[in-house]
Amino acid sequence: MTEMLKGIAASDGIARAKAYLLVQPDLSFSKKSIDDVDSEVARLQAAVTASTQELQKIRDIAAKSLGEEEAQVFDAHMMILADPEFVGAVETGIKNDKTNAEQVLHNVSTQFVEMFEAMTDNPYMQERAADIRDVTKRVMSHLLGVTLPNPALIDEEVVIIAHDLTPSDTAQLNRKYVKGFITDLGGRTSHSAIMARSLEIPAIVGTEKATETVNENQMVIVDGNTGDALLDPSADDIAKYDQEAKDFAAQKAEWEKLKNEQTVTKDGKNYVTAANIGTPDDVVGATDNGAEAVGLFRSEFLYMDSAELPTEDEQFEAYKKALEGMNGKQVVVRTMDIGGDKHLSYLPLPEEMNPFLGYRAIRISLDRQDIFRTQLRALLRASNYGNLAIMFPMIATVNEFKQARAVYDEERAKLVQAGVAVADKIEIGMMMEIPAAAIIADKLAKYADFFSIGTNDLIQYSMAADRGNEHVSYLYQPYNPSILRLIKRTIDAAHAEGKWAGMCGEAAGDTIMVPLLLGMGLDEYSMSATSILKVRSLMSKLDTKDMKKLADKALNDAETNDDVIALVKAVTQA
Ligand SMILES: C=C(OP(=O)(O)O)C(=O)O
Ligand SMILES: [Mg+2]
Repeated sequence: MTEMLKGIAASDGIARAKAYLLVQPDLSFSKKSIDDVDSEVARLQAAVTASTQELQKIRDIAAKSLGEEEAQVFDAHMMILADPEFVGAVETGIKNDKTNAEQVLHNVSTQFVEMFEAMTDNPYMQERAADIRDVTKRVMSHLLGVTLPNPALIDEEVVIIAHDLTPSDTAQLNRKYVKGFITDLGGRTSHSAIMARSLEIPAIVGTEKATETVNENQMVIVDGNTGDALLDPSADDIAKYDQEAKDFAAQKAEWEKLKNEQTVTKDGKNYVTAANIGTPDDVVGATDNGAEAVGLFRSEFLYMDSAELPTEDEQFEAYKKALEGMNGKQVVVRTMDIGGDKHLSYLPLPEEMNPFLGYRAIRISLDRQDIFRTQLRALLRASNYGNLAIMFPMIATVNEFKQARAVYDEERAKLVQAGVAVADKIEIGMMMEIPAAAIIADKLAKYADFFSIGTNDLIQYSMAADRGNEHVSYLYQPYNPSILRLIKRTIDAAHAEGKWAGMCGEAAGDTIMVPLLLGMGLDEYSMSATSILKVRSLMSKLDTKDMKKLADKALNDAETNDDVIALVKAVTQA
């Protein structure tokens, strides 16, 4: 019997494959006294050997499919298992306490984790705590005879089913085999959804119960356009969805024709459609999809993909590669936006009740100026290789912007003084993603060279609704007049100072939103690369004068998000 699972459509496309459950098994155990300590030690040793063999296999596959750097984390795990201090302490514990291996392993591991975590002045050693936890989990799974999911070992086509996928989980998935994914948690703008779009993997998030409902190896169809998943589809369903997948491919081929065209409306006005990227490697996808610029380079992924703070030279190479890859087209690099749901294992942040309202983005950069200045120097040095712009994330006040810009000016002056080649003109702008900032956009526009509206955060902060929480996902209302008014205010404020306004939140690639944004005069539209040609095609059919009237109605007459959807549909589908 076919079963249906509903969630939030997170990344376009249709996928059909067997389910792979990326779910942590139950590793609970109870404490037991042991008489035969020798056989208990032997049981531990067998679990350690099995874990090492498994890690070696994962390491080899990860090196081939994901690269040497990603594979190195498994070396660190094998080193712990080879370290007599760790395993030796467990063996001694079993012998002295006459207690089962699970309990002693747990105790020893906790001691090591606490010891490493206490080294607050040494982030490298603190990071070892996470390795100890991971290794302990693996040995425990062998002691208990349960299997841990090993996504790096996937070697056939699958649809991943997970409770949630963090950006680093998502980064480890092999694009060749992972055809789609479905999660319990998340919303359209959670980072797992954004990653799925940049990897062009059809995805559904926020189903609340995918991990409970779907069985390992069950056949699944993921409809990333609607948010519907079908379990054990019938032959008819398969035929229907295969046809939809074909239609989608045909539609994409039609859009492809616009790849080398400019973005022009029906009445001949030019706009910029740009790509959001996470790493310099994404530039290929951006140019393949006809991006006229990179409107958002989320530089924090450089930090997340690294085992420690990336050096100035490493960053310089990454920015240079992105700039050269875009061949003179503008690349807007956003300075590090860590915090919220994006973590760095080597930069422990305080435990916070509300991380999205906490120590994040520019707040960290202004506090940890060592990190910020290194990034700015790398950017300035790279600026000579293309058309660079820089923007600061999460600016709430005029003073934050001024402070960040002053740090930039200082680093720039120092490099120039030292004779380093730096581009003459680098625009310095800011993300507009905090309501307080949007309300004083007229003031900020005096200092910033441009605004890039981050609707993902602007909506979550305006609606007081966590962007990753499926229980409040109904409040993700990009067209609500409240949000539209903040956007309009931002665009008008930029224009009044002769500056440009763009949008790099997910709404910039949304086909209901684009007509409204055109009507409000937005200049630049930056989105997941895979949405660019769809948006360029849509814009070619729209007249800016009609869209202005539409936007005025939405801003002034509409009361709700749904009212606005109806207004847009009445005009664009007429
Ligand atoms: C583009 C944005 O930034 P991020 O999604 O990385 O927070 C946004 O908030 O809209
Ligand atoms: Mg944001």
